[in-house]
Amino acid sequence: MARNEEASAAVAAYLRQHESKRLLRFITCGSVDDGKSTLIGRLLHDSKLLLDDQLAALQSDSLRFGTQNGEIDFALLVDGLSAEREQGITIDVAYRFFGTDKRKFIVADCPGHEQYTRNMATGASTAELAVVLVDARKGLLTQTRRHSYIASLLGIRHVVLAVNKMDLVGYDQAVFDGIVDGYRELAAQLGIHNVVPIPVSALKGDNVLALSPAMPWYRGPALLGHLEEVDAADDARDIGFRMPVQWVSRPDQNFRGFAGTVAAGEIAPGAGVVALPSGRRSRVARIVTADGDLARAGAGRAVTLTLADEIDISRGDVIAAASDPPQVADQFAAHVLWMGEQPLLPGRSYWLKIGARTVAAQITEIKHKVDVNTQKQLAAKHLELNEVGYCNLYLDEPIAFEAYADNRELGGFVLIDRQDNATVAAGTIDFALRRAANIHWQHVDVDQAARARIKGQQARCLWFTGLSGSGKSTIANLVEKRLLAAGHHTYLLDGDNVRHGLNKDLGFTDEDRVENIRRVAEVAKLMVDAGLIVLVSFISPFRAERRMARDLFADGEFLEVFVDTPLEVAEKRDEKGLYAKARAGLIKNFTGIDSPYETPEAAEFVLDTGENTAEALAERLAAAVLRAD
Ligand SMILES: Nc1ncnc2c1ncn2[C@@H]1O[C@H](COP(=O)(O)OS(=O)(=O)O)[C@@H](OP(=O)(O)O)[C@H]1O
Ligand SMILES: Nc1ncnc2c1ncn2[C@@H]1O[C@H](COP(=O)(O)OP(=O)(O)O)[C@@H](O)[C@H]1O
Repeated sequence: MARNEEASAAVAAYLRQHESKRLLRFITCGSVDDGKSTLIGRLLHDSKLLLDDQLAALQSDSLRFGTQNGEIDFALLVDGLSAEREQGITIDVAYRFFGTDKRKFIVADCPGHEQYTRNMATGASTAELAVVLVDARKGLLTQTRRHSYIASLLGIRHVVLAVNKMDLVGYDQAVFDGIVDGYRELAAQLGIHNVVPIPVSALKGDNVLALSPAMPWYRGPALLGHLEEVDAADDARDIGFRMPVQWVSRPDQNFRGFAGTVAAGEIAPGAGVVALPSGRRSRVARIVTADGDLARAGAGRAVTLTLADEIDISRGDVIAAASDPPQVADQFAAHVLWMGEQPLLPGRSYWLKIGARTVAAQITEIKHKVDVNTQKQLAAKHLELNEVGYCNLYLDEPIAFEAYADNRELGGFVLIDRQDNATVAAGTIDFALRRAANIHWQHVDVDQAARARIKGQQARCLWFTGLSGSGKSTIANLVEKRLLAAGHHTYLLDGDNVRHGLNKDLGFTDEDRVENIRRVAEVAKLMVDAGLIVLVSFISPFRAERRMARDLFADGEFLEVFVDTPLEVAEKRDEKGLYAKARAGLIKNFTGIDSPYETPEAAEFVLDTGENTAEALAERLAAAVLRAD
């Protein structure tokens, strides 16, 4: 068994042994130079709960890599990977487990550098307390601000300000007091109300495990004592019972249970509950667990509920106290921390996962971004990796939620890229935007089928995509003529033309192209609803937006036509002289030159313009559309 697996098996056994003790999850923030790794190493070592094999490995590693002349180098305990050791920086979140007679701990050691903001956010999202390390010689730094801001953004309400390296400032109380005053001001701005400052020397062990005689002026607790005693239980607003449904358990005809982990409040058989977003009500019949039925269950407990009535509940719904249910909405103001390598583009569709629910979502507007170092608000059109934005979010379906400040499970979400399923953001809901509540879909009696029938056709969207000069307009124009000649009602939406009117405010940045395609897709949808055969001819270079357009239509209604012309050929044609200008640097963000074109992977039609004339291709396409009627 690899060393890591052995260690995690031992940790699991250890945690089981200490099951009855209260758990504190905390993070440490600060940089390697602040002595962060040394501090955690000392906590782990001095509390004598370091696993033996880890200690043996540590001694041999200290001789090889250590920076402490062969003494045990505690920093090596937490810097897990050899690549990190060679770089001398911690690059990932390392979780450590340790315990004392009074309490057990999980500590996430988060990297300090700005490019690791996303890693820190990952660690912070489950922690109740942050130990913020400050070097007594350097005082508060930009990174202290950044770490404290991210900690507060992710709902950490308790901070230990560990002023380290007190030995190097002669254990001077004035230095400590100065740093504490500065930090209290920062904490107040960030809304962190529980700050406990402790002067320490991680290297010497002063005030880490026991109070040090070197600082008789300090009257507070030692670090470990404080961590053992602090009551960091979520002191958020008390809310009623909530449980996101992870799955519906249906082993046979007679049993139907809803399994999940209680996110807030308490539940008992007989209690009135409501399923959201549907709003159906019932009562809890049983609380089933592997160890038998329970008389009540509270937050953190995994259970299966059975209800008195047969109501329709699916995975992702929330079962909540009927007397105090959460709100349901589809638009929010939220903070978003971007973790994707590609920037966040407003208007692009992502998956949003919250509780057990996954829905399609778009950021409709970035109100501002927040400089993580200064908390200044800056204007932004997109968000880059590790940036935080305050955004409006729109979901395709309503969800039950809580403000993140009230409940992390039902107020925290991640955004997932729809192409490659990578997690690209972590977010926290602030509040619901209520605009949607007053706008209802208006029912009309004449529908698309009726409108199309009277025209003797099936309404459709033919979506042409390809490079500039690939032949989209030429072929779409010929297809429209053929369809018209066959008595069909059509409309051609061409990028060049729409950009003169509806979209004249948009240029060619990635975010403007996303918005360009969003608008034209919505227009095409209305026209298809009007019963027309709509031809759309836009470069539409991104897969995500073509996918978004496709998703607006019913099955079979959207036909993607890839006008497949290699860049060299389109560039040689250069009817409008744009490629020459782009090559000369006179036009920026030109598709194929310095802006990407993502080739379709599953277009219904691929037109090879090298092998065929425009007429032949148009003829074939029109025939295929007419045949399908
Ligand atoms: N930077 C840059 N990149 C690409 N194209 C440019 C650019 N600047 C101007 N043009 C002209 O605009 C037409 C493309 O507009 P679209 O609306 O189809 O573009 S997009 O779908 O938003 O990518 C495109 O028309 P077509 O040649 O018909 O494709 C160009 O004539
Ligand atoms: N097989 C072909 N299919 C389409 N266009 C072709 C073909 N061969 C040459 N062309 C020429 O290429 C140019 C394509 O321009 P256009 O239709 O405006 O492209 P886009 O709308 O994609 O920018 C036209 O001048 C057209 O005559």
